[in-house]
Amino acid sequence: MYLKHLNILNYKNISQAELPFCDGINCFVGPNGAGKTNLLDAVYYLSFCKSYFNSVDSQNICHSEDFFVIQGGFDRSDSDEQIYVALKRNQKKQFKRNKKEYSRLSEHIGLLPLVMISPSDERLIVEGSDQRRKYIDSVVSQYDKSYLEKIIRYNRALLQRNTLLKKSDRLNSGLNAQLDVWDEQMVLLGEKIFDERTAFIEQLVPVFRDFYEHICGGHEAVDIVYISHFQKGDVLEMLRENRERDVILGYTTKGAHKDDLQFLLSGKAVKREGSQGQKKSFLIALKLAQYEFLSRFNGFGPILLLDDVFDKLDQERGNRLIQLVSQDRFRQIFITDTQKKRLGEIVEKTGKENRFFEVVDGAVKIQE
Ligand SMILES: Nc1ncnc2c1ncn2[C@@H]1O[C@H](COP(=O)(O)OP(=O)(O)OP(=O)(O)O)[C@@H](O)[C@H]1O
Repeated sequence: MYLKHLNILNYKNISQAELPFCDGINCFVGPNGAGKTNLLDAVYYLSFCKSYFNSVDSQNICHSEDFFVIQGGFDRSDSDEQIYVALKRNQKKQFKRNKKEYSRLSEHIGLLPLVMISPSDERLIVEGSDQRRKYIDSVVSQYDKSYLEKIIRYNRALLQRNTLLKKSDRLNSGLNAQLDVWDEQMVLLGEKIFDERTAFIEQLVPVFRDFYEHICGGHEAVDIVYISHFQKGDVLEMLRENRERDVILGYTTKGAHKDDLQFLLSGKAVKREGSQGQKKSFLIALKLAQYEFLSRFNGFGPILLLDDVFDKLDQERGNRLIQLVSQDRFRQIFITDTQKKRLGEIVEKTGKENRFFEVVDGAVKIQE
């Protein structure tokens, strides 16, 4: 699959752009703050119906304007897909596939698989477990629509349980009876979520290790370990045993909403022990494994967006990364960089079709 052209009006600092892309490596080069990442984000928007960086939709409209429009023409398994999104201030966003508006945006998720690698992914390492759960959930729901439904239902049950806990000052038989209902719901759905997360991580980790080894040159042992209360025994029992404590705290301390991933480098937490370059390599390997996973599932390669990937990687790692993504299993790639010369030399080595776009103050010019 590949994006043939992209038209933008008023998306962040890009006031107007009409960009024809090649079915190879497309490069956005220019100084800091020029709008290179915003261009990647516009591509991301067409796949996920939202920005990768800013979940407040209205903040993605160019400050001086009242609306934005992004349009993209894709070649997907040899059929044409025209995707259109428009947002006016204080109005509902319009999202259309081949001129037909979606009734639910979730119907679109997964149609145009895409993987973004960005410096902001560091939050997966440094921030709380909710970031890592969100990450798993966003990947799994791209290939399994029923998974998203289970997450929504689980979160609803959790919210009801927490509301009960907050309202109550002590455990009594009335409260116990009400909690029974939500505990059962949470365990029923939580077990299914746990099984799907386990299956996903089991398939992802060996591919992730291979990619990391390739990027780092083979000397560092990395691992990703899935941690869940469901591995530690009967969660229904745990929920019951912890009710007194949950009432005091006002929230639910056991269940799938506490799942986490441990990121390890030579058996130690990457967050504490990893250098900046090692953290970056770790995240790149993770995202490439995700790419491979989605690629196997769909039978074609997703679009790959590489934002500022060469920053903080030594030259060796940068070269090995580009060698990797120039293999045939990767198809269309978008790369941003501040250094046109550096990127030119790197891309040249791949022997792949490429196109350069110069970005200055939100204006984009194709390089002949
Ligand atoms: N809604 C908006 N309206 C106008 N400008 C915006 C809006 N949102 C963000 N910007 C501007 O977009 C610019 C950032 O663009 P972007 O992140 O794409 O830069 P970049 O070229 O990737 O820079 P770097 O090389 O530093 O990563 C900032 O100057 C920011 O002020």
